[in-house]
Amino acid sequence: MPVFYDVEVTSRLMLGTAQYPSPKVLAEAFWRSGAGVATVSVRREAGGERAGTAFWDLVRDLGARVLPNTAGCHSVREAVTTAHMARELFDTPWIKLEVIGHADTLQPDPFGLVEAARILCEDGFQVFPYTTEDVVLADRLLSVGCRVLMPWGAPIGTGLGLVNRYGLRTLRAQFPDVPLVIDAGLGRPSQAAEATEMGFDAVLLNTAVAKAGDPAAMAEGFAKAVEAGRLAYEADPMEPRDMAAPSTPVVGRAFLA
Ligand SMILES: CC(=O)[C@@H](O)[C@H](O)COP(=O)(O)O
Repeated sequence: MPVFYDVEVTSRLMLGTAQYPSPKVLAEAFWRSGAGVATVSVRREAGGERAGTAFWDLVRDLGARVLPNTAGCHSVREAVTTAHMARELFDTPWIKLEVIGHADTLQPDPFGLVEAARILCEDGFQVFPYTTEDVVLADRLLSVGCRVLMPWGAPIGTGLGLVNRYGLRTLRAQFPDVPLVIDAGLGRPSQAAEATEMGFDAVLLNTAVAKAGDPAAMAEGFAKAVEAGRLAYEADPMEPRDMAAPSTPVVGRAFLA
């Protein structure tokens, strides 16, 4: 299983905790999938109606490691402040760092992301930056102290899957020893299987499970898919070829031409 900042997680599936029809359904999705990490939006939850309620206890009881995130932050200052709140609330150095730079696509702000990551790494945080597939940006994030990267599959909430396969393959090839987690934009288990089959270590998703007709079943589907993809990756898949090649032997045929 993947190791993030010296911690081995129990599953290649990481789930968000927002948008479920009820807390019960959220808990079922975790139990049924065995998701190893639960990410929680500190800013939304701490400021919203669920603040100070049983929601925090529910998250702690999911049996998954908590990865607080800075979702909804659009500036370095906001993200750094939110990370500090998260560390206090959850007593963890882990932080999923989101610094959003574009309202329509929710694309990360690459400049703000590197700056916030630098500040937080210097302050002892273990940062999981939500980034694009850009290799230069990845290099900068690693140089300021990040030891895990979370490239997007597609914009958050779209369910489009792996939009830039070339870019993601390049990122994987350039950083073979860095744990890479596809974060956001997955809509179907087949897309998650494709990600782990390409060699990505894990996937993080929320909308596709929370908004499914049966979230717990969908979560289980994703859990099975990421394992299937990983098995295929480790099994060294065949290379595709243009020309047909018979897969059944020709000796012993009933009729010979
Ligand atoms: C939960 C979380 O951290 C989101 O910001 C994340 O990126 C999930 O994206 P999807 O909802 O597209 O799966």
